Amino acid sequence: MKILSCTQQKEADTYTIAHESISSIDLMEKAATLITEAICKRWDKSHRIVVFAGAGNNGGDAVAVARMLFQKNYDVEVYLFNIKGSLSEECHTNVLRLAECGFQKYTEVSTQFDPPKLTEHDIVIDGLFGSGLNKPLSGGFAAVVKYINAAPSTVVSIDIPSGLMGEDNSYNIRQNIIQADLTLSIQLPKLSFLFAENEEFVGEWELLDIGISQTFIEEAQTPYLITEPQDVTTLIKPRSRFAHKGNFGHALLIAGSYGMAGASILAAKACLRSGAGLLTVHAPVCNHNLIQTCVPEALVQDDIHEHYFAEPVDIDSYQAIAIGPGLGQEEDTALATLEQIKNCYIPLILDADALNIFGTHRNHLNKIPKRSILTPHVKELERIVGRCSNSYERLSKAKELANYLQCYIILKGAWSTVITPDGNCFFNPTGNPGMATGGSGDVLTGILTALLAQGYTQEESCKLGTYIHGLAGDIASQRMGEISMTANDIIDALPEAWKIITKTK
Ligand SMILES: NC(=O)C1=CN([C@@H]2O[C@H](COP(=O)(O)OP(=O)(O)OC[C@H]3O[C@@H](n4cnc5c(N)ncnc54)[C@H](OP(=O)(O)O)[C@@H]3O)[C@@H](O)[C@H]2O)[C@@H](O)CC1
Ligand SMILES: Nc1ncnc2c1ncn2[C@@H]1O[C@H](COP(=O)(O)OP(=O)(O)O)[C@@H](O)[C@H]1O
Ligand SMILES: [K+]
Repeated sequence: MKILSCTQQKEADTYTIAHESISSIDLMEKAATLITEAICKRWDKSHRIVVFAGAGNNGGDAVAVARMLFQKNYDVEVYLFNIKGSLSEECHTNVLRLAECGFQKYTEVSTQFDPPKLTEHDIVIDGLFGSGLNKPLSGGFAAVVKYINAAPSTVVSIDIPSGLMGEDNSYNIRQNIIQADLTLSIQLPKLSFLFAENEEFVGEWELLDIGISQTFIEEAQTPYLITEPQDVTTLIKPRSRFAHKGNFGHALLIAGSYGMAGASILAAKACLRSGAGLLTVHAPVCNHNLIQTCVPEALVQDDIHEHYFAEPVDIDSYQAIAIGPGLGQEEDTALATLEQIKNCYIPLILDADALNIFGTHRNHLNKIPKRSILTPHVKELERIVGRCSNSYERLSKAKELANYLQCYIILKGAWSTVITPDGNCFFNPTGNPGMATGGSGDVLTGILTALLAQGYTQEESCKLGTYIHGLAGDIASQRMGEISMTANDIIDALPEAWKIITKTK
């Protein structure tokens, strides 16, 4: 699913009106009908509905919703802020339509706003500003936002919380943005919905399909997409009846150190549960018996060092390599890792400590082979690119890094983002907060290694790997609950996740 900018969303409205034989006012009527349905589904007539509308088309939506709820016998009040003394054409038409149906509780605010007392039981509809917002809210509008945010009512925003920008909020004023409980977004999500720091504004969000032109959406250029099930199910390679383990690649995992054998074991198990033909784990001597016992299917190759990775290994026999989980931060390990990746001609994944190295050895970044996959969480990324003050800036810096290195970056978190060297960003929809537990990332590394070893391309591995990882996480959370689930539970759910994804192909 594409994510379009607010400018593109407005172009999409215009295109739809021009090409799909629907007028602007009827498109608004469609939007208002769906918004009204979504509200009625959640709240009955015992709730007073207090509508705050702006002078643009977001306000037009809100006034139309007020009419529809009034006609369904809801107790509705409308405050329309018409500071400049001019309304958009569609907003004006809806104000007339509201009056025509005998609606009385309508206040048009031009200068002085006498705010109603809002209670816990009230539902506030925020239709002040939508995709037409062009600067942070200030003055009287900021005061209205603060008053709504301070009220105990439930807030429903139309299209986007008023005051929030669709993409970059770096220069926004956070106190002047509506904190919605529910955002009913028209047609497509906004990029800013996927950023952690905006959760307090967006709340829960739902998309309403108002029939925006599919031709426009298909042709629109955007670097931002949300991965959908069919994007990954179509990638699955069938297994020949005559397949043998040589067809599915030999993966090499360089992982673990004294006290962190678990990371290598989790990654190894996930790798084997994701279809690799063979797996060798290269680990310090102290972890040998543990890995052999916990993952009997894996071959174990000892490092020269008792406690950590210290000497690069020959890679001729492998189809994919992952380095990093639980590697530790010994200087010898850093040097061995840099040596290992230099001239590595096999698909490579760098995770965890193999990424942390570049925080302190920044001048070695250019040793990372092109097309490698880097899987940093937020902190690991910031150790390389520097501190970022918000998610948009972080995403931009990750895009720059992917481009500079010509690598794939999976920026992990909720909505993990696969960033390609040419700047496309695929947001992964699966997963849940139960995965915020030590070792979850090691599981992802194992899955990705298996996919590369089986011959999936880097982009395919990243998209499929993050999706299946999150899906397994979702199954684990159903089985164990978000609080109790552990990384091992994600591995235990992998067979079910793979079955689901191969069945729906
Ligand atoms: N048929 C359609 O088109 C459909 C449209 N739809 C709906 O329309 C919404 C977009 O409507 P919109 O384009 O009219 O913009 P909207 O957000 O209402 O406000 C624009 C006004 O705000 C003003 N303004 C901006 N920033 C400001 C600030 N900081 N402080 C103060 N003022 C500020 C700006 O003034 P200006 O700066 O241009 O003078 C302008 O007057 C969209 O989100 C969706 O809900 C759906 O119903 C589907 C069908
Ligand atoms: N709230 C969340 N929603 C979805 N996925 C999450 C969430 N929190 C964590 N995850 C996933 O769990 C994994 C955590 O990885 P990481 O932070 O590297 O953990 P570790 O280093 O302990 O293995 C990532 O793949 C991340 O996307
Ligand atoms: K709004």
